Amino acid sequence: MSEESGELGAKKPVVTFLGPVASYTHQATLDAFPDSTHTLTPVTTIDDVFASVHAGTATRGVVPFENSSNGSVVFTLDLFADTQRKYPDIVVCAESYVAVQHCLLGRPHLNQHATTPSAPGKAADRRTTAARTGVIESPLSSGAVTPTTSTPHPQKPSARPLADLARITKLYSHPQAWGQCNAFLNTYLKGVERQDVSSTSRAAQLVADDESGTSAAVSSAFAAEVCGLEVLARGIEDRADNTTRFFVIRRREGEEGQEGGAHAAEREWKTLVCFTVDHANPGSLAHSLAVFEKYGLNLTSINTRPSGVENWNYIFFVELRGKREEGTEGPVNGALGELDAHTRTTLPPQPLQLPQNNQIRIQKPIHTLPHTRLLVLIQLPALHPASRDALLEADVRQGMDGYPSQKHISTARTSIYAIPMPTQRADLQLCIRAFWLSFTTNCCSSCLSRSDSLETSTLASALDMSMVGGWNCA
Ligand SMILES: O=C(O)C(=O)C[C@]1(C(=O)O)C=C[C@@H](O)C=C1
Repeated sequence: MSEESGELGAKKPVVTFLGPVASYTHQATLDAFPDSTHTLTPVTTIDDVFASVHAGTATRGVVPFENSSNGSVVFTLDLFADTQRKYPDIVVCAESYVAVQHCLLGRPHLNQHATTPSAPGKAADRRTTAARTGVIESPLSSGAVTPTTSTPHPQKPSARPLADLARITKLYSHPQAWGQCNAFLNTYLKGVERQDVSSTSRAAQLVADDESGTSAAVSSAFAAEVCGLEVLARGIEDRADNTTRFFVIRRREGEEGQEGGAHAAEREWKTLVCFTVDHANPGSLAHSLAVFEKYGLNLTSINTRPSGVENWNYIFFVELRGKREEGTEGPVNGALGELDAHTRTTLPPQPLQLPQNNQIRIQKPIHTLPHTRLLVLIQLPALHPASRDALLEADVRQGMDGYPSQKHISTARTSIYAIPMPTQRADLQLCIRAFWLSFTTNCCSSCLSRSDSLETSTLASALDMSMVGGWNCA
């Protein structure tokens, strides 16, 4: 179910977000989806957001993608890279920006009421000093930072504590937040233990639950209100213009929404593409990027993540201004078509034997689904005798839920079909293209244009997999 009944019984589409309530992702979600018309549902992790959209329990999901000062949210990138083929059908359909002003939150009336457990080291020293003098000593109060050889010009925090922080011995936050508040944390809470948690609002919850009163959270003023915490410092981010960008995700084949509003067509669009290249081939990344220039497409960001397959091999994420048109027209389609000749999909290369007798044997299953082995689609080099065919070998047992209906499934160990996938580059030897479903029926190139067949749509989305999403940007 991706819809829930509202007060008047009307179905409201479900939107999931990284929770709990009062996370920055919640704020982004409220900006994009009014809660009067949507059921906004917090989930625990970014992975859970992807899973709910993939499973269809939510029609949309909202995830953090990038912070202006601390960079990419690697959890989200890894889910888009999807080397495990968990979420092949998830695409981006919109983006949203939230100005992130972090606060340090603690239990209320920290000085008067909190119990004081024995704490070792600097925090205990600071407590003793503060208790004796009633003020927090320099540099804790002045914000002065001692220059060192490695950091001759240390950044000065722009915010000062509003309360005594001497008793704080533990900090909770989302890992993204630490790097946005370096100056404040390194000045006023240097050496205090930091614990990563799933979100800043989860951090606030943990502090609210900590009866000792010795922990604090880097979180939002909104979370302070929701959890009944005191703001011990406000605006502790390094940069006043600190902003996080969020993506709205949906299923590739899902219902298209009103993202971008009524005038979306006239507005600018962005597209996110992910791919990997042949790392042994000099210039392969440069060739790939040159394709975008050739089609006049302006790149707005590039990210990499480890391929997860081989050390020092990477998956590249390229964002560009432009919209993928229906069909094959337009510069984005043109560039993606050519990009195919220079790239591999983001799926892990696996050991292959060279094709013999026009067949390819795969040494081991690349991706395993329940009751399924060997789900493989392969692109062959242009000059190879079998170059016009990609062979799919399947070993599928009957009765898989959610996969091709029984008439498409064979208990036979092998079933093969071929589709032409000419490559323009002979030097790209074997290029694994896609593997996540398998069929027993024979299929030819014309199937690709028959939108009514299961094979066709599945193949089409497999071929489309280097496209992570396209959305309207404000
Ligand atoms: O922890 C939260 O509140 C989030 O929504 C996650 C997140 C992120 O991953 O970037 C969002 C905004 C801030 O940059 C810090 C954390």
